Amino acid sequence: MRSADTQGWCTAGELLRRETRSRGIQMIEITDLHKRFNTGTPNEVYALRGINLTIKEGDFVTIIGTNGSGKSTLLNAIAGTFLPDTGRIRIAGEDVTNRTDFQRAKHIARVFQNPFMGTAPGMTIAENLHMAYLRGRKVYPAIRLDAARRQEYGKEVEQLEMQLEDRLDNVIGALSGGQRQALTLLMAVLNRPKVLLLDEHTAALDPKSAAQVIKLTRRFVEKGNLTTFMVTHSMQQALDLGCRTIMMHRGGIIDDLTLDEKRRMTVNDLLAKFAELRQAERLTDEMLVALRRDYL
Ligand SMILES: Nc1ncnc2c1ncn2[C@@H]1O[C@H](COP(=O)(O)OP(=O)(O)OP(=O)(O)O)[C@@H](O)[C@H]1O
Repeated sequence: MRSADTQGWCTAGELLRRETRSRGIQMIEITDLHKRFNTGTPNEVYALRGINLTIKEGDFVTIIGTNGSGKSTLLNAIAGTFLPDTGRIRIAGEDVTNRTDFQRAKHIARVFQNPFMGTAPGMTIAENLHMAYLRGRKVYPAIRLDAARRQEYGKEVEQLEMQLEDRLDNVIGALSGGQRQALTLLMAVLNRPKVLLLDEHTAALDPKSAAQVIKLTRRFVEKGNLTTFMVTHSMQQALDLGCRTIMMHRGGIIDDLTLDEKRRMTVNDLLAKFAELRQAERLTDEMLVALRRDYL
């Protein structure tokens, strides 16, 4: 059995807190969610086919699946990028099904695969962090980016372990992809969102940067007790991170692994599950390419 202290973010203390927390609130409740694109045309795609999912506050859920199985669409549905055809979504007990993404933004933060999304390249590190800090705050007169706030941001940036704390006045556009993605993650968690959505957020990074961003992800999620969904193509990442793994195929959830099941599983076991699918449905290699056995 893998050590709980070194794998994922579920340390022994965290497990204890999770048990206590399991009596806590349901953070996300998705009921019979359906979504079709290009309905009634030859290009119709049935992207989500009756998703039912309940996530408790503080749960960290990894999502894997075949290509085009609906992983990003599920995240988009939670974020409110589009409205579902039918079904309901509740966040922190509030029915948000018919709310726009803008209206849900106060609850939800998101990090995408592309490190160039989510930050303003022409603005400095301090200005980007200040923008993230002010997001969703109704304050008048506006909070200024003064020396005290800059000091706060310096401390936050220090956590990234990328020597960026002395470069608060550098424009973000001058940073590497890894540095930028680490800052995007920091900006996403700065106001402690109710829900954090990570959509293959390390897939475009070099292995060293990806490892650092994963380390930060663990740290921020644990520290903030953030309810988190992370889509990944890496089966090792899916097993190592979080307390639950959902497997998707053709718009549905085909498996939902608990922490205990994840601990007992290896990447080969997961591969075997997908190999069964391949046999049962004659999937092509292209459909399975969404799954990688490598670490990051
Ligand atoms: N806005 C859209 N318009 C039309 N079709 C869409 C749209 N968004 C997603 N789809 C389709 O819905 C299906 C699910 O897409 P989605 O991006 O959610 O899959 P995924 O599991 O994230 O895939 P991948 O692992 O390849 O990134 C795909 O067939 C995709 O082409």
